[in-house]
Amino acid sequence: MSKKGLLRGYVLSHWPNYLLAILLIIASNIGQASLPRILGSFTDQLMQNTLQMQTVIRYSLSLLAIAIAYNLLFGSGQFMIMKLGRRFEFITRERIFRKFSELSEYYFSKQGNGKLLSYFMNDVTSVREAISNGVTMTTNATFLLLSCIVMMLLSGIPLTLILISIVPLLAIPFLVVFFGPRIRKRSRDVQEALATMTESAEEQLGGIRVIKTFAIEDNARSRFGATVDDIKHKQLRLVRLSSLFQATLPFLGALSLVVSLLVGGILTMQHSITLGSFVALTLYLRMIMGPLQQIGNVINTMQRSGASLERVHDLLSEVPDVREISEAEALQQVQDITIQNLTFHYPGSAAPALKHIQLQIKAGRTVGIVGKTGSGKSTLVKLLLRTYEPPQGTIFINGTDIRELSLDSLRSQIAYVPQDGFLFSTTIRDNIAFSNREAPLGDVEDSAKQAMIYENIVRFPDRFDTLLGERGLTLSGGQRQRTSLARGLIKQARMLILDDSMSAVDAVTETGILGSLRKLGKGKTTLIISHRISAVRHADHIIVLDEGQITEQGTHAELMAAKGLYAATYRLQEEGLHHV
Ligand SMILES: Nc1ncnc2c1ncn2[C@@H]1O[C@H](COP(=O)(O)OP(=O)(O)OP(=O)(O)O)[C@@H](O)[C@H]1O
Repeated sequence: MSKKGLLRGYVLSHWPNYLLAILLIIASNIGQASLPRILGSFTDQLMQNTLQMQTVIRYSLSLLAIAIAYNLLFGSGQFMIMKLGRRFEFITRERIFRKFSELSEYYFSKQGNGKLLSYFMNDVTSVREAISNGVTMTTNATFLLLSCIVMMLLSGIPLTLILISIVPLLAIPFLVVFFGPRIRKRSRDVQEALATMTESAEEQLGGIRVIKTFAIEDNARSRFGATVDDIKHKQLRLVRLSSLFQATLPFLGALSLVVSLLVGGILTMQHSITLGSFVALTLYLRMIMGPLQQIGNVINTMQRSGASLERVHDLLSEVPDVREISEAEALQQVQDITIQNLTFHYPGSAAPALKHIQLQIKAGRTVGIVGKTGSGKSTLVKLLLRTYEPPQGTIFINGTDIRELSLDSLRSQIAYVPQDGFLFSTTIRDNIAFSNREAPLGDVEDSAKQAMIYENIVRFPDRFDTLLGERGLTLSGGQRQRTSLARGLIKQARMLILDDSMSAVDAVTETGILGSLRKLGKGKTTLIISHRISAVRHADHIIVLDEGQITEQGTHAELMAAKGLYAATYRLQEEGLHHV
């Protein structure tokens, strides 16, 4: 789909409504354009002293009828077009959100939140304005101009006089060609600077606690100030150019009035045209100035929205880097997992995050993964969940390459509990029953008990209905982790992955949770990633990762006997515990 196709597709699918709206506006313009003609003929009758009370009333009523008709017709046409514009905005926002949900983590890691939000806020609005104002103003301007010219001819104004008066207006297309691309470039600069500012504001607000504890408010202010300054500078550059452009248009209109006064005045004095025709001509030229300014505005709006349309189009055409093959298989149940010679580089990264990983995870077994920070533990899980696409022929579930599985079936079979499980600003119950909003309270309570957060929750004022986040309660790090763990457990998936999900929980609680998981999780395949050996020591199999490679593996006893990194880390951590 081309950039313009996004708009064209929408307009074409609503063409009857657009057509009706355009016809209403055209009809209103024809009525409007007859006003100067009526006033011209009124002037002529006035000059000939043929006016009677009845005629004056008739003229007044005609003007009133035209005004009312204009109001109704133009108002309805504009309303229809504005409504269609709002619908476009609504549909496009939905499409953008759907696209966001299809895109992979890699896409989001490259884009700041501010930039992503500006698609919803600035870009969609700017395109909507362009189609709403664009259609209304273009129709209005074009047909008012045409109607005025036809009416001028019908009013007995000679064609040469009309053409001479209009000559100054012929410069407009040249001005448009000159100013158009320049305004567009400056407008794009402003959009980008705005996105950077939103991003910076969001980051500073998100990190406000860190900023305060490090007492670097001045630093933060000056960094934010620089982005605001940049916007001001770029906006002024844009405003300078677009003001010059917009001011030139009325100037040309005024010039055409000067010509008409000069030539039309002489022709009136020579009685070549009537005074009424001369009055009508000046009124028409004044009337034409409005549409001319509108043309300028339309062009400016179009220029402004061009960049936005391009951005929205580029986003909607973005191909997700993790996608299903056309005949993806649905995974029925996670059983044996085989990882075969898996080497993985993050996009754009020269060093591999994982090197030649060979691993068998038998159904129903618990596998522990330990390793220093940055050793590749989370990367392994991300590949298993296809957050990033693993190379072909490296990860198999039940003998099928996971790249041949449907994403939905793969992810719904696995309950993944990350270290920093995000909690939404809603109730604790909704946060836990995230994968199934209909889950009965009993199930929510059971999983909270398994995650050892139940006792905390029942002490909150509204128990499971307690609101979290901005409008509610703030949980401690450990409480957040256990709530997120309960969210994973309620899913009742065949496979559970705990990715350092108890790092903020004290050792005693951790032992309690692991004990209950061992009891209740019988038959479930479990992957426990941890820095703490205490979390994995009871696993059936433990692997030690170091710089993306498996350096040791076996049971706790075997690894202790091997006296390698695992045994050394264990002793260090045990010592630490004894010193607490
Ligand atoms: N999105 C990414 N893009 C590029 N490199 C990444 C990305 N995520 C992780 N890495 C790199 O891959 C390597 C492994 O990271 P990973 O997050 O898997 O380590 P980890 O063992 O889980 O660490 P931790 O215990 O601190 O969570 C690191 O060198 C990290 O810098």
